[in-house]
Amino acid sequence: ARNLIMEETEEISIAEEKVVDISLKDLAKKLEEFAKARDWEKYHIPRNLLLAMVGEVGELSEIFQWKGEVDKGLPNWEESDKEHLAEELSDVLLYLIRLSDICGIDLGDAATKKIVKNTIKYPPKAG
Ligand SMILES: Nc1ccn([C@H]2C[C@H](O)[C@@H](COP(=O)(O)OP(=O)(O)OP(=O)(O)O)O2)c(=O)n1
Repeated sequence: ARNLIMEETEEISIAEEKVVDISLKDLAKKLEEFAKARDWEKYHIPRNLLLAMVGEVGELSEIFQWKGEVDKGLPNWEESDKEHLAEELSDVLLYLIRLSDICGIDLGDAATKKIVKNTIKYPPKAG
């Protein structure tokens, strides 16, 4: 447990710097370690993770609720509102990655294949 706490403390200081190009697999591994360190693996079952993710989609929606149309890049938003948005987007992503991992789906691979499938279904504009 001591080692895990030390590793997490290290992670907290790393998170203060910008993390570049982390892979979905790396994030899945971090989430697995996070659950293990808290003995939360028993709660991370597909249904719970799906409901948690949908809950976070709700929190994400609340940010945009009643705002009317929002310009690309959110030029008129406070920095704190952008930070809040980044957090809710991350919560959705993290639960999606964890759900995929628990279901034995390689999300990076599946999403890449889906893009190829989409390209065939919707060919690019000619000329
Ligand atoms: N059983 C849990 C609980 C939380 N988390 C992680 C995944 C999410 O990234 C984040 C969600 O934490 P909260 O449930 O505290 O939700 P919020 O961060 O949105 O807080 P709040 O609902 O107070 O805004 O923590 C997790 O992996 N497993």
